[in-house]
Amino acid sequence: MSQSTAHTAAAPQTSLPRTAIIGVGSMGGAILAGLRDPAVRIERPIAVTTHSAASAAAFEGAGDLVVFAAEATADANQRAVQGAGLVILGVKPWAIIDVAREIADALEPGAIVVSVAAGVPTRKIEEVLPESVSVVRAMPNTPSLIGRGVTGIAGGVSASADAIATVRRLFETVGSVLVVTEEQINAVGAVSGSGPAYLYLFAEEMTAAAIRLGFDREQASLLAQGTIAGAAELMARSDEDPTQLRRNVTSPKGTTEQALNVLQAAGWAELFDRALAANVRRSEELAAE
Ligand SMILES: NC(=O)C1=CN([C@@H]2O[C@H](COP(=O)(O)OP(=O)(O)OC[C@H]3O[C@@H](n4cnc5c(N)ncnc54)[C@H](OP(=O)(O)O)[C@@H]3O)[C@@H](O)[C@H]2O)C=CC1
Ligand SMILES: O=C(O)[C@@H]1CCC=N1
Repeated sequence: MSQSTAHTAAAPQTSLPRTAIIGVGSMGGAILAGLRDPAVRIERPIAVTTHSAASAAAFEGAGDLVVFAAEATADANQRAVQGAGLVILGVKPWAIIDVAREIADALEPGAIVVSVAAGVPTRKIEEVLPESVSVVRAMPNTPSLIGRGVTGIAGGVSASADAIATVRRLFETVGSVLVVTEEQINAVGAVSGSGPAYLYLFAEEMTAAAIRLGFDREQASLLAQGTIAGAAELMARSDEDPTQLRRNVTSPKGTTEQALNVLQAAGWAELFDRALAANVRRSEELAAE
């Protein structure tokens, strides 16, 4: 993923503490890219770890980072969390508990540990960490990369109000934040965590349909993807809601109306209900694994 950092979120007033990110793939990397924006007030360097030396090499020469690869440095994750007030766990859900166990003794007393893993409850993470540590679950999304993320956060029983406020500030540096209960966080994942993928699927299908109408790939990409990006930006900037914005395009007895009739006949409400329910179900399975 590109490390572009076109940052649009408001910078927080208070500096964020020394931060470590364990796992900087798609999601951890997107948070990192947002945090690296020079406008973000955070204690630097940020410590990051990867599994492979090859992934770590992508950050070679970055003066604002300290980078360790777990396959090259056995205590990479322990070293990264030393001195960190904030630790973000960005590994896959099935690796979270092992990684939490691995860093437990190296964490600073009172550190805040944020898991972005789908499904895994705070209770399971708290069980393997020292009592002084606050555990917070976050469900961000990849537009954090450009400061346009949407993140839901929920504190575990260990999390103080101050810890939740700090995590809120962390994610506000890369977009918008909604504080929810932990019961709601799987639903946040189903809507906004996975949401970018739904839109990209829409873009893929619309591009493919444009090609089938006779445009070449370049022309189809311009027409379909340019339209989606423009329409999304218009929605972000407009005072009108999506229903009104749709009406603005749909002339009575016009062409859009015909296409929308076909799309609506496919039963989008039921389709979205089923898709989001399947998403939540998978989070529940991950919690039980
Ligand atoms: N992708 C998304 O849009 C979202 C993902 N999430 C959550 O984020 C988490 C990560 O997902 P995603 O970013 O997609 O996954 P990726 O596979 O892209 O990233 C995982 C990262 O973890 C690193 N890693 C693996 N094992 C270790 C280890 N033992 N020590 C240190 N680093 C390690 C990997 O290194 P290497 O590259 O060397 O393998 C990689 O940098 C998941 O729990 C997911 O549920 C949440 C919201 C949205
Ligand atoms: O697909 C996943 O499991 C992760 C969680 C939300 C987005 N990606």
